[in-house]
Amino acid sequence: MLSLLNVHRDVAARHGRFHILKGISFDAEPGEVTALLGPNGAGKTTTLSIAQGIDKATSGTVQLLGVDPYRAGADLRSQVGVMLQGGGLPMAVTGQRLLLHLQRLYEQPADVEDLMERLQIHDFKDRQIRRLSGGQRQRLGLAAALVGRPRVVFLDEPSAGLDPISRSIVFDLIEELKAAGVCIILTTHLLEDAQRLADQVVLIRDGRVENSGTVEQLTATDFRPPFVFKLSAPLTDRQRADFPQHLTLVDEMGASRPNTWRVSGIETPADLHALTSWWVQHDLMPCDFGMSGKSLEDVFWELTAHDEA
Ligand SMILES: Nc1ncnc2c1ncn2[C@@H]1O[C@H](COP(=O)(O)OP(=O)(O)OP(=O)(O)O)[C@@H](O)[C@H]1O
Repeated sequence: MLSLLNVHRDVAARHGRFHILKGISFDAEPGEVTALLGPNGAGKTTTLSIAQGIDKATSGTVQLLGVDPYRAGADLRSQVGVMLQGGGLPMAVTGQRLLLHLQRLYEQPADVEDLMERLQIHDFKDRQIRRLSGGQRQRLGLAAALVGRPRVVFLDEPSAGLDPISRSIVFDLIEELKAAGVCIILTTHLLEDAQRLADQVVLIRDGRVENSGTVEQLTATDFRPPFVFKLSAPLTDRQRADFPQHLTLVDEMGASRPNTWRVSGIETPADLHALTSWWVQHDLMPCDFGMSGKSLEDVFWELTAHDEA
């Protein structure tokens, strides 16, 4: 439904050209959520703008529903729903008026009453948009993107500023769109959201696709989950000196999680035994311990760590 191939985007800068995108390629399929994930300034919004046809690629190929979105006419637009970062909604009208107005622009629009019900817009439908909270605008923005029953939906930071209840309402609707075969492309900073919603994650860093795949693929790479334990008091120098030599104790949690330690090097039951024997030797009873799988957050931080290197 959407295909980007080797997309570059340059802009004029004080000293020559600034390369925002340096060869972005990915495909997004119907009935799937594709999440563009990456640090600030990575190029996610620019990629989304080019995919929608708001912005033009300097080089490379973009195909949206079989056509170049930058040159396409009204026929393509009516099949695409867009929710921009910050809303882009007209401030002086009420939510209901906006949705009913948009409804008239489409041949086979969605039922506005139903959309308002689903996104819990009823309570504030008669209020001017300027008076709505950030989360209410966000939900209205999503409703506006869906009035035309689009086949492809672009959502720039859809969960930004939403409280947990609104977030879950929005997520349920995204799941429903997915089940109905809609192709959804979204950007997010929230790894948790990508982990929950995305069928495909495209990790963008410095204008390039650093990695892409399903959440499972990205988090599966020969990785051993870290062993973490928490004590009720700090370790003494003596206790640290006695720590099994072939394991490594890392105080990585810092001030936010005091007395919480990560152990690397645990690969066999014997390694685990060495750790628990050290606990016994020093009469240390952890108040919490465990191993957990690699999260998308781990992948993300591995990526951004490169940036700082
Ligand atoms: N028209 C422009 N002229 C100059 N620089 C630009 C222009 N548009 C974007 N940039 C720069 O390109 C980079 C990528 O911007 P973009 O908004 O696509 O990033 P992003 O990944 O969406 O970031 P964020 O997560 O902060 O929204 C940024 O450094 C931005 O300042």
